[in-house]
Amino acid sequence: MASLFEQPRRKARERTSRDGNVHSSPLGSGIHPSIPGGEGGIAPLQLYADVVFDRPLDQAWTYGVPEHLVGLVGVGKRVAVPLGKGSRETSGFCVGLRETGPPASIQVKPVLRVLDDEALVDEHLLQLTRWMAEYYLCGWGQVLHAVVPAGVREQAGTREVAVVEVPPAAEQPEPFPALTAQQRAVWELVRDSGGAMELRDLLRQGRCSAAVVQGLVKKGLLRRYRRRVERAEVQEAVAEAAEPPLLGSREEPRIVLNGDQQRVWGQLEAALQVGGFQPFLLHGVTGSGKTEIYLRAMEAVVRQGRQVIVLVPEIALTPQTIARFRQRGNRVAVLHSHLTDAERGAHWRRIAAGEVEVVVGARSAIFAPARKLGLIVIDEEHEHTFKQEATPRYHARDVAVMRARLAGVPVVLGSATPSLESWWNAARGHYTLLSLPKRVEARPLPQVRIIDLRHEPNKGGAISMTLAAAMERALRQGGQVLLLLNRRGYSTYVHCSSCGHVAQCSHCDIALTFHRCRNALLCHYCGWETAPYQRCPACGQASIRYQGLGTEKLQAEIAEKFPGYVCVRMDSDTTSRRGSHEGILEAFRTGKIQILLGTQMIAKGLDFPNVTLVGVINADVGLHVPDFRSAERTFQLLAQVAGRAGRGDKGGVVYIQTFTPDHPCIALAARHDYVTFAGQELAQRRQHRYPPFEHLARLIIRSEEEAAAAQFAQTLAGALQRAAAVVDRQSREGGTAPPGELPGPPPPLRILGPAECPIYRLNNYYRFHFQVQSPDRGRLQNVLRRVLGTVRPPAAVEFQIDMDPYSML
Ligand SMILES: Nc1ncnc2c1ncn2[C@@H]1O[C@H](COP(=O)(O)OP(=O)(O)OP(=O)(O)O)[C@@H](O)[C@H]1O
Ligand SMILES: [Zn+2]
Repeated sequence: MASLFEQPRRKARERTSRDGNVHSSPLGSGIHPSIPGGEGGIAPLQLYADVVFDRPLDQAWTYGVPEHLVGLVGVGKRVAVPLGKGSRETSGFCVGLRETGPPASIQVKPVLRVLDDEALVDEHLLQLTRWMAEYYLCGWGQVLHAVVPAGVREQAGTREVAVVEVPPAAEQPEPFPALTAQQRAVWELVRDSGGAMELRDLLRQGRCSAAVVQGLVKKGLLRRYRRRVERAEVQEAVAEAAEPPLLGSREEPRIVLNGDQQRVWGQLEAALQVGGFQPFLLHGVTGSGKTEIYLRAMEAVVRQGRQVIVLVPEIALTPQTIARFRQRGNRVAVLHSHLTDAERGAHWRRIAAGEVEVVVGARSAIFAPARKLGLIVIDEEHEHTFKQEATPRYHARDVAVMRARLAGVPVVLGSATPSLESWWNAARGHYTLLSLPKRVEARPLPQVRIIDLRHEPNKGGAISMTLAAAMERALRQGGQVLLLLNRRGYSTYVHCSSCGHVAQCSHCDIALTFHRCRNALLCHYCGWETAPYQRCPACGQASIRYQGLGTEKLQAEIAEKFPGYVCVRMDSDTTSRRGSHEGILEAFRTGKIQILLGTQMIAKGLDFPNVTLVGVINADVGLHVPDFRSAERTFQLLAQVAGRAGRGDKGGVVYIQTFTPDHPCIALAARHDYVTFAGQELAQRRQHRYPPFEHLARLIIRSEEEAAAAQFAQTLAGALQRAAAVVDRQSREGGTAPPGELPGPPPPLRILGPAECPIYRLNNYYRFHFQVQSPDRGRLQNVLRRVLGTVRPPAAVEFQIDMDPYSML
């Protein structure tokens, strides 16, 4: 990001966006040799505004503030300004105000209008979003645009009303003017209301016409202006949403912390009392009572009159946790994905006004405008849903740690299976490790048995005889069963037994999944859908076979094998409606469902004491995807789902079916041994130079024209090499090395690629990627910044940078 408090000094040239768009030069925008519609400009200027736009521009443009806008413009508000050669009116965020402008030879375009009455973002959020733009290599304006909800920008849920009030005595006319009886009555009505009164109400209550009020305004006895107010129905909806949900609404008895919890709480409490930035990693095995620690911390911060932000992987999947927050928090705002723009806007305003003490939400809640922030909590910090897969491609956990640092408050990352990044940060002392090594009330972790599918008779179904017998037993004893299969649909691929043809998406290099409920073949990546084939499209034979196991087929098998029990499937096909997750989980909690099967969504954070058996149908799904995190993800999923068993007095067991029982991530998950797994996996990562030991960026090039994508990938390869050489030279010569770079010879930058992405064609785009790695993040970013400044993809090609990528497909 160019310095904000400087003019963009670059020469006019076209700049390349991260999204493949071309933007006009600095000289074509804020600073302009001639002022539209005016001679000699708007001088003398005394105030200048720095403005950023929702574009991948790495700098702010300077505009002059005309006199009539001086009192209205403000940092954190949006302004409308002329941008580009055509001076097209464009809105942007004002990120700085200053009194010195550019040299007199350069004339400056004026701010046209100020769009907001109040700042949409405060100083903290400005700093945070600026950091994000630099870290994730995108435009500051893009980040601001993404983090301020549309409902806030558009002031959804509010309306502008006319209000009147009595001016202060000193400003009232002397002597008091003569009034008609009606005028006097109306005036007294306003005076006695003790403040501003909505004009509409005044007309009704005073039974008068607007002319009467206008007369009073003219005489200087009333002041009339416009003000924004919340629409009543939105207020009601937001207040209603604050009611505790049905699930878990029973009052909880006050819990007495056990020894481990007391030790952990003691450390945290001290940090909260002292205040200041302090990051904690709370590693507690499943069912160790981490949530209770969050609740104590939350209560302590609220008592200090400060606000808490709690991030959860997904609201719909954590109804129990949320219910517990609501029971203990006085004023809790839950930001879920089904809010309307107006509701989201209303929450934002309530949070900013300090009317909310606890904000709970998924990743975007990290931008909640809590001005009195006292603590950030991230539950299940290892979850991949915290990473946003569109610009700005941020990771909410990392943003949270930075926000806590900027705000000078503690941050708690909690998980039974921490990400290796966080674990490593704790190991090297960047985070303080807090451990809860045992389950509450001395409950044992469930025993895990591995079923080796290579040798296990299964009579043709997905459920082995061993697992079937265990389910039978558990159900007979009145327990409930949870079954994990991380693949939705009925058959996961469809092929021709004559010629071997596999049904593929027309738009992606992806095998289609057969969904029996919809009687359709579906692409899980782009959503393309087609009718099931009667004959092979390649050879014409009627020899279509449906193969591979999905949750739908598993459900059919269970219905057949366990006819007396209610079995419900929970995956994204059955939970698309608002409230459907909660409905299923509530039915399971109350025992109306005996067998719950589903994808990874059943593995998350659920606390059902009557689950005595957890079965993993195929632990190997996801283990062989080309991604350096596949072992970590598999371990996390298995350990988490295993942790759903035996949380009550009845105890519990776990059965894991696998073809690779000796794989460390499966064997160690079966032993609940996170620490050994993390140690071994970190050693692997170090050896292969993967995160967290090196910083990684993924560059993705995509185009519907295969040759264009391939060609630009080659161009980029050259540009990367050249940029790396320049940055090397600069850091050798010293002086120009940006802060954060170490003295001495620069560490090697590793550039892998270009290569075809594992899913080469996706949504009609042909895709290539690079992996660029360095132990020095500053250097990596400098090289990429330089590349962005020098190469421009042709019109048909898009180019994206993903810092700290989580998807490698
Ligand atoms: N000290 C305690 N004594 C008794 N019960 C407790 C105590 N602390 C917490 N609990 C209860 O234990 C259960 C599990 O706790 P909690 O859900 O916080 O576990 P967790 O560590 O978050 O687990 P997971 O990582 O599996 O989600 C809850 O029902 C909670 O009320
Ligand atoms: Zn597709």
